[in-house]
Amino acid sequence: MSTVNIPRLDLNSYINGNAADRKQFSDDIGRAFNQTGFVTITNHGLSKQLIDELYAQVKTLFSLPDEIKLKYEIPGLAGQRGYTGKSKETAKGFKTPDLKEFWQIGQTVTDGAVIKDLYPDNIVVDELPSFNSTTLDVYKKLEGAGKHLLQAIAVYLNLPENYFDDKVHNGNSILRTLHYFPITDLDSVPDDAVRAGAHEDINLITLLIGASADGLELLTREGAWFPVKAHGEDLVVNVGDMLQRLTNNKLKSTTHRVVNPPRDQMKNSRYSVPFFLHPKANMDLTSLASCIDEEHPKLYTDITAGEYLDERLREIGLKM
Ligand SMILES: O=C(O)CCC(=O)C(=O)O
Ligand SMILES: [Fe+2]
Repeated sequence: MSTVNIPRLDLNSYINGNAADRKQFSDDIGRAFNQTGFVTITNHGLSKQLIDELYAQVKTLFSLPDEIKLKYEIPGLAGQRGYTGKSKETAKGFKTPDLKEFWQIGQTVTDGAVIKDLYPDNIVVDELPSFNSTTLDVYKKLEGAGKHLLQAIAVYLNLPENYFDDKVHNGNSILRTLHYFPITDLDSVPDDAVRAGAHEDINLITLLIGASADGLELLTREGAWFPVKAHGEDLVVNVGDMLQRLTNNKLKSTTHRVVNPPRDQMKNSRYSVPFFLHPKANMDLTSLASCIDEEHPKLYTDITAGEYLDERLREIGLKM
């Protein structure tokens, strides 16, 4: 198995460090995003207590009866808010849907900005009031951590440090709480069904809580699958297609998947919580001129984040 460098970086050294610490962090995250597209992050601002509380809520939510969960599957929202039932999402290029159900929470605009009217309201779980407040807290903290990570990435790209700030402020980010449900009758699912088929994330960057459970793997440049493991409460952070597009592939949106456990463990649930950091829909994803030269010709057509998201949601079967 080839070795893959997934550095463990301390976000506090960027936020509160001296100039040398900050430069080091920015170089490290940039290099890793250029090479493997993945890092793990410590001191990200979410306490162990908050993460434990989140997982307790997520487990309770998914243990509600299907009839109750299905009440929160709202047609017309492309799964972007509330519940998406078992086997609804299919990775691009696959025919068999993933073995998962999920619940998505979107932006809560609190500063009175008019963009509030463009976002559907979040769906409130009546049966589980603390789910709503805990996920809002987690959403805002991950949004904050993501903003700092993008500042470090902007510096690596020789952009002004605050390049992404206004683009992600009140952005269309999604917190996805995921349940890879237990399967007791293995004959009841197609042979080629997996927890999450190989895919790339759509957004700018993804911050994932809970990759401490086995299953997540990334595809190396050499074409081998490599397991991604986080220490304790660390976040796994990876590049999505929007950042890859903006940087004309300088930063790599690495293919990843969640494999099934051995057959005798398919009866056990797996939970995870990715935060897909999106900009506002009007962000221009035209590749940066500084990332285009003779050796790196322009690879992508010009598109906005909103247009690109719609195209991708249709490809994965969430939008008609
Ligand atoms: O569950 C995981 O560990 C990863 C999930 C994932 O890659 C996704 O939902 O995009
Ligand atoms: Fe993903």
